[in-house]
Amino acid sequence: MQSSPTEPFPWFGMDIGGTLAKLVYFEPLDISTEEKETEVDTLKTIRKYLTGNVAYGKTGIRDVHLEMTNQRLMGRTGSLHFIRFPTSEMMAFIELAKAKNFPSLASNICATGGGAYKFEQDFKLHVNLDLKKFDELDCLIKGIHYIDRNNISSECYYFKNPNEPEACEKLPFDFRDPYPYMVVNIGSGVSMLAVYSQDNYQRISGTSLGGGTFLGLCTLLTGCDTFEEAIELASQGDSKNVDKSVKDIYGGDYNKFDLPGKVVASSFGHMISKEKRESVSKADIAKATLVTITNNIASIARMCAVNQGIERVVFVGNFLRVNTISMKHIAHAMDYWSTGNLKALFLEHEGYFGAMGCLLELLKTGPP
Ligand SMILES: Nc1ncnc2c1ncn2[C@@H]1O[C@H](COP(=O)(O)OP(=O)(O)O)[C@@H](O)[C@H]1O
Ligand SMILES: CC(C)(COP(=O)(O)O)[C@@H](O)C(=O)NCCC(=O)O
Repeated sequence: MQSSPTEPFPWFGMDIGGTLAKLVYFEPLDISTEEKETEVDTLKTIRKYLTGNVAYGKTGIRDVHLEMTNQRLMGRTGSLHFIRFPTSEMMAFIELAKAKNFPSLASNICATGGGAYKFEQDFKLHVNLDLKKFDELDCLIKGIHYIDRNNISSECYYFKNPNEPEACEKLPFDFRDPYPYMVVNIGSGVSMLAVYSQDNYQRISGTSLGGGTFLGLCTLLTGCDTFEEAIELASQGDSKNVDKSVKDIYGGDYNKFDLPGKVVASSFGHMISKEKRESVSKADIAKATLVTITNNIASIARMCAVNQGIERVVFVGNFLRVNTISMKHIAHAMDYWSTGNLKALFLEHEGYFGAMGCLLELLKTGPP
């Protein structure tokens, strides 16, 4: 027998970020006959719409590969679905909520991220919904702990030999006893947190050179249109044609300070030459932009970890979506520059932890 939910369905957590809005939806799968008979049409329609589709309008996507089945929340069993769409489509989402008659089911909706503040008035004005706002970094930490403990396949992983294409392996990492650890959330911008226990963390640093910077610069410099296109282009490029290496300056290694010739001495440094500018390809520029942003984040993360005396650094955020290039660069940079003392870790649900934590706030429940 299931216990009756204290929170009426539907259960959503929403994270409205600077670039992408993320939605975690709990689909109950233990609906009793009695519940079925009394379930209102609107609730059924919303459930069918969300779980029966993998794409919504032109830009909404359900990341089916991330779905978590057999989840037990507040005494109910069901599946967690992970959906995203560009934040620039927020008004269309509000109109959709209106069209699906969402306000007849609930007078409020839980939201986190900057957009929870920015769009509060729009939700009220257009669809008469109050936003219950939760802090994005509180939600991020809660979401990480929940998903890591409840994903039956391994959530946390690392790269062994990240710099050796033939020998590189993605391997699971046992994150059951994680503290202390650092989180580097690479979204539009970057936030860095030191996490000491389930309820104790600090935001220790951040940088405005993040995922938004990569996409912004890459579209400007190469004319590509989407994140997927930018990553694809980067995968075909060679950043050595754009960046100036130690070897380009020294003719070899800079031995006194252990700087090998192949290390980047100056990102985009070759672009001061007209001749080099004329011979470089768009793919080279895309790759150099990706590597520049990635190495800068890894470098700041490493300094923060050393300052905090923390060895494990978890990198999350949608910048890492379909972006193994950056993950391997980060893994190598963290390992190399710390002479093996720091470990870069990654999580399968990349950009969804804030939305997951927000759903937990709605249910006023935490990780087990
Ligand atoms: N489909 C996509 N559209 C736009 N940006 C994407 C997409 N997939 C990955 N990204 C990358 O993810 C970043 C946004 O990450 P996210 O964690 O969602 O941050 P935010 O909460 O600021 O929106 C973008 O700046 C971009 O680098
Ligand atoms: C302001 C933000 C927390 C917003 O989060 P986001 O939507 O980028 O995920 C983030 O962009 C950030 O931490 N920017 C860096 C600010 C700084 O410390 O320089």
